[in-house]
Amino acid sequence: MNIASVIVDVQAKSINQTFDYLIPERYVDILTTGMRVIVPFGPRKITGFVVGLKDNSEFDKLKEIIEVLDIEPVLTEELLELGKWVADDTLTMYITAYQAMLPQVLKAQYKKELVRNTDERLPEDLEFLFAGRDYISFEEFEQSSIPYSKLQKAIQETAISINYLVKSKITKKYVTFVEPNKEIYLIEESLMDLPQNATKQRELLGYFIKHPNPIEQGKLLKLTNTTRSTIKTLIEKGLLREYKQEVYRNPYDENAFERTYPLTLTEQQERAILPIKEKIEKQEHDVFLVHGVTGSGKTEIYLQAIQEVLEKGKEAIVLVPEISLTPQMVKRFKGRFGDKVAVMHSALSNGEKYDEWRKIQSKEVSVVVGARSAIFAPFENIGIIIIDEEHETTYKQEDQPRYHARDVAIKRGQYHQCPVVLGSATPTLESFARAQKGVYTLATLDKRTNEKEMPEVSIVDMREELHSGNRSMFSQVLKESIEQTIARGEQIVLLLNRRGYSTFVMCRDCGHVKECPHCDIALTYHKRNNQLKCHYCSYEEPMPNVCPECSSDSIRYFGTGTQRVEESLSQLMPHVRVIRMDVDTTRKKGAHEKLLKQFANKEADILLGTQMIAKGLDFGNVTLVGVLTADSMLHLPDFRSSEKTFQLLTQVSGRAGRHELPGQVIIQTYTPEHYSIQLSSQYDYKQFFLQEMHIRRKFRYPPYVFLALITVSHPNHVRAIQFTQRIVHYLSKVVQEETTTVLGPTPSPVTRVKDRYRYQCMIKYKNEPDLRRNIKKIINLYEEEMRKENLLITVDMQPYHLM
Ligand SMILES: Nc1ncnc2c1ncn2[C@@H]1O[C@H](COP(=O)(O)OP(=O)(O)OP(=O)(O)O)[C@@H](O)[C@H]1O
Ligand SMILES: [Zn+2]
Ligand SMILES: [Zn+2]
Repeated sequence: MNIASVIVDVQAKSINQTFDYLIPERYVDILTTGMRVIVPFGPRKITGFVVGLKDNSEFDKLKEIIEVLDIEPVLTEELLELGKWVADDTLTMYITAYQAMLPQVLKAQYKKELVRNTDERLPEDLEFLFAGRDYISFEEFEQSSIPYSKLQKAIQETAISINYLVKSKITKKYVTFVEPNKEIYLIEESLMDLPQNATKQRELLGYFIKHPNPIEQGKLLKLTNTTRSTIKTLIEKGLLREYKQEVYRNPYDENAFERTYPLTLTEQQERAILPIKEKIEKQEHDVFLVHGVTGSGKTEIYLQAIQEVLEKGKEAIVLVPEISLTPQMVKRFKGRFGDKVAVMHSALSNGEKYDEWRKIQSKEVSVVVGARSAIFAPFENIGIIIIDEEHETTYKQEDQPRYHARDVAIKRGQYHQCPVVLGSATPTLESFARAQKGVYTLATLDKRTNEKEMPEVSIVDMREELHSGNRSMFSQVLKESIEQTIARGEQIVLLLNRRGYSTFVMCRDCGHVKECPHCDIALTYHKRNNQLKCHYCSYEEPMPNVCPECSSDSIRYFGTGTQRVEESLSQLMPHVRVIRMDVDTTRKKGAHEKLLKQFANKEADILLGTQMIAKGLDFGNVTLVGVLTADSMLHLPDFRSSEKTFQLLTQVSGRAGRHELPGQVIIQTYTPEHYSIQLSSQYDYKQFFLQEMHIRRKFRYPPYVFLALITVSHPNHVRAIQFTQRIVHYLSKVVQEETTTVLGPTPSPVTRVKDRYRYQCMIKYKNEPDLRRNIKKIINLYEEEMRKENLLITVDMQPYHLM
């Protein structure tokens, strides 16, 4: 087959098709689907993915592939298909989906070089090409007439390897090893032949007689206190040999993880894992929702299910939210499965990410623990996929392709006929509803493994604090409890719920929050024209000067940063030691880890932070959790704000009393009667689910309907509205009138970004099989305007951020 179908890296809607290229003679045998190539496209050279091979093309005058970038395919057949599905489902380009599946290094512009790994003679023409050098540029090879297959063979035999140079940085790391070049008895003989005064050489040989194994040159020099030139002399004498070997950059030192062994499961855990194991055994797909309170031992269930999978020679993918990829979490997986585990998260350097990815690709590991994109791990024999904290919104990518990792997980689970396990103490309404319907299999763990009660939660009404003259951010109760906890030598976690501050407006006297009369969602304050707006239905009204409920003039939007809390803490309680954890203090690599270690070592009394401290932390000495303002998320212009508040409060409460000491939680709020706050304080997920579902049904939000969000942006305000208007108009005509609602044009919450005006059209639908096709049509319709007028239309088929 000498023709390749290629998906090219061109961003235009009509390019979502394959182009045929001729495969030059020397690539014919080696080119397979899933490899990247460089092809001519108009006057340019661009990259592309080979998605098919064939003998005939309906086009004539095909151009030739310029270069093949990979020796092994970077995408498997499964991933090629999956990428298409992701692209179709999220309405993006195939090329965008493929690129999202690969580590950054493989997306960047780079050069390649060939590395010689052996002293042994290479095939004659390759030997000639290297001409005594260890490294040559790939171009040199390309310019030679050596057949590609010869190089591929040398690579397979590991005599030669390919090195990718990213911005002249080496992506693979090589280390020189030294080892004896003769049998040890011969080395001993040579040692005796050496003159007495050749002490350094004698020392070196003496070392190898005792330790005949290969050793890193650097280590050897240190151990024997010799120099490079001594080694060289012995190599020249044919007694030692050296070779280069690739080493992976290892961000985690395996030896640092204490080995752990399976615990005897509790009865609840046993009941939860049984049906999962059954599916593993039968090699069948199913989706499980493990709904377990914090500290109920969900992670142990994951570990033992994975164990089962590994014993069958299969692989496991574990997704955890980015911010809970703490050393604690990594430790639990590395502790159980050691170097079988690859870890993928954004704090790794590009080189480290690439190394972890290649460990997966070469099947050197069989477990990957990672953030969202790890769902595309190039395993080929997956036995289980686990999504921990399945309610986390970070599983949805907010960039193209706007996919949800849960959907991709289920797709892959179906392909590999393996179970997908979703775990959470506070499942999303979507997942729990599916479990109720029997679409997912539900397992419930309502007890902590330590048999301890969930920590007692008290709610403090901050309005009353204000009325009794306390204007600080700390209620009397919280202040006293902090003092008492510290006096007992125990520790405190303080959460400042900060997301979305200063957008909603609240009366500090009575707690009244202005909401939209039609949507049950807080109005957003627009500073520019001093208006309050609803981002779901476009309702608006002027910002009031006094509270419409109680006529107080304390109505305002307010903001508090962690830094201010820290200051105020040190004023109030000067002796208290605080570790502040927020985006500012954790920006540096490893900072997050360092702060947690300090806290674990009891170098501080209080861990103060934003959302990032709510999850996954397991400190035995934490007995008090305080939430400074539980409401701040409640009034975001987001129909999920109650759900998110419930989740956050439940998660953070779960940080207290996890081991022997009993825990206590204090929640400060201006709206103590809100059901999210009330029900989370009672750990009543079920009641929350029922109440929230009722509201979702009433106002027609997911999971009762599906949402799609089309955002139009244009430099000209009027044009932005016009285009959105036309889209709304067009869609209204083609959708099913009774069950589908098309809303808009509505200004995006942040209406002007970078001098572009953004308007939205939201579609609420139940069953609209043609919706994707219709939206695609619209995009095609406006192709010319997009090019000429700088019009931008983005589509999100599963919007989470309605911004
Ligand atoms: N079967 C068991 N026997 C004894 N201890 C257990 C068992 N299973 C888990 N544990 C311990 O209980 C604690 C809580 O378990 P784990 O962290 O797995 O719970 P979780 O449900 O994942 O919690 P969270 O959702 O809060 O992260 C851990 O310290 C763990 O080692
Ligand atoms: Zn008021
Ligand atoms: Zn509204």
